[in-house]
Order: sequence, then C-alpha cells, then structure tokens
Amino acid sequence: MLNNAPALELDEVTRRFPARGAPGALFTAVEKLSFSVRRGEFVAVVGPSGCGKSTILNMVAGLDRPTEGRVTLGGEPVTGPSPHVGFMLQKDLLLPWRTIVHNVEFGLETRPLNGAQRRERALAELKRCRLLDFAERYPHQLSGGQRQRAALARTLAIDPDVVLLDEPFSALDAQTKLVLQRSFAETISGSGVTTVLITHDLSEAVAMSDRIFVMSERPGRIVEEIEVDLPDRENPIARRALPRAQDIMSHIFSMLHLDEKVDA
Ligand SMILES: Nc1ncnc2c1ncn2[C@@H]1O[C@H](COP(=O)(O)OP(=O)(O)OP(=O)(O)O)[C@@H](O)[C@H]1O
Repeated sequence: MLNNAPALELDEVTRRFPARGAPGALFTAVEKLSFSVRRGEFVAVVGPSGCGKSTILNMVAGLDRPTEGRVTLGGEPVTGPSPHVGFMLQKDLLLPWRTIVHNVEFGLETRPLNGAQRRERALAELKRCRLLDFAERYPHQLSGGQRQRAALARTLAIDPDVVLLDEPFSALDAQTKLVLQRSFAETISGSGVTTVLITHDLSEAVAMSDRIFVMSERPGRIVEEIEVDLPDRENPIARRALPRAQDIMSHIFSMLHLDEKVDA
C-alpha cells in the first residue's frame, strides 16, 4: 500500500454488461464513476434499485472488472480478489456445520498462521464483537443479529484495509437492526477500518457514515456527495436523534425524488 494514496479510489469507472435478449448488444450499468475514500473513512452508497451499487462493490472486491477506468486500493490497481478486502453480504453465509469460532477461523486459513494463532485471533475478534460466550455454538443456535455480528467478526478477523458491507442489516427486524447498527458502528470505529456500506435505508446511511454518495438511476452515476458533518459516528442511535440528521435525510429523499415515485 502506497503511503499517501487513498484507501480506495475509482477513476472514471464504467461497467457494461451484455444486454439480455439482444445478442451482441451491451447496456451500461455504471458510467464514469469517480470517487476516493480516505483511510478510516466510512462511506455509504445509496441509490435506486439497479443503479449499480453491488456492481461497484464487486469491482472493488476484485470479483468483477471495469469495462473502462480503474479501481485502486491503497494506490495499487485491483486485478483480482485481495486478501486486504473484507466483504460482507445481507446473508451471513456462515457455514452451518462449523462452530462460530471455527467460522471466524475460516477466513484465516489461507494466512500463514498455525492453529493456535488462528484460534487466538478468532477469539479476540469475537470478543470485540461481544460474542465470546457464543464461540462454541453453531450458527443455527444464534439469532439473526448475532449471526451478522459473527459474520462481521469473520470479516474483520483477516485485518482488512477495506470492508465492504452490502446491505448487512436489510433482512433484520427494525429493532434488531438499530441495535446491530450501533454494535457495528462501535466495532468499526474501534478497528479504524475503511468501510463502504451499500444500503437502501437513508437513515442508516446518515446515522453511520462520514460521507454519502447518492447515485442516479441506471446508468449509475454519482449525482451528489454529502459530507455528514455530525458527531457520534460510533453511536447511530444518538445520531439519528439530531435535528441535522433529519435535514440530511430529507435532502437525500428529495434528491432521489422519492415523493414522485408511484408504486407500479
Ligand atoms: N453479471 C451481470 N451480468 C449482467 N447484468 C448484470 C450483472 N451484474 C449486474 N447486472 C445488471 O446491472 C445492473 C446493476 O445491478 P446491481 O446489482 O449492481 O444494482 P444495485 O444498485 O445493487 O441493485 P439493488 O439495489 O436492487 O440491489 C442491473 O440492471 C443488473 O441486472
């Protein structure tokens, strides 16, 4: 990683895919996207369904390549999956036949660590995610929120430079979601890791991030970048209560023209 380089940068990134039902034709999913993320920063990406949010994360994770433009991590071009990027999805993807601690160890199996070192690292991460008491349980013995915390522990255990979160709270009930957002925010602030969150939930974006990228309908472009100049990043519940948080939410709401959308 180059010292002064941003943690993550997209430079004029365009991604086209083959158009369904039109052999040889392409459609543009995202177009000329440029942004950079500072080390330790937490950014959220919001935008209408199908605007290319997951496509962006896939390119950052090295699971997909831009058609044009460049993605760099710490100044180095992304050419494939990187051991320095942690990726977490809406579904926890824990292995049901492994205990929680064994699940957290999973991501460490490609690292040059022996069994005892892996276990030590995994337990330290479970402690940080307040799941030490559940280390020997199996995923089905945990609640949905606990499983997502275990998935976060697994993601952070590899000590990534960048964490990508693709709607990690969207499958949870409203109350669990609030509690978990707070727990994630605390853990992420404590670890100092650079984070990109994709979400449909505007209040979540405002409550958790330092900056928000608002995307347009397809082809996805960034139509606005919002600095969330609010305190309490590690406590989204407190942040939500701030009057200024409401103002930012209303602003994004109107940017996305949500009041003009009709249920088709
Ligand atoms: N591998 C692929 N091949 C073909 N088309 C794809 C591929 N991946 C994504 N797309 C298309 O690109 C567009 C953007 O998809 P993407 O999943 O990135 O959007 P999104 O903003 O994450 O959507 P949502 O908010 O609904 O999850 C969609 O039209 C999708 O069908």
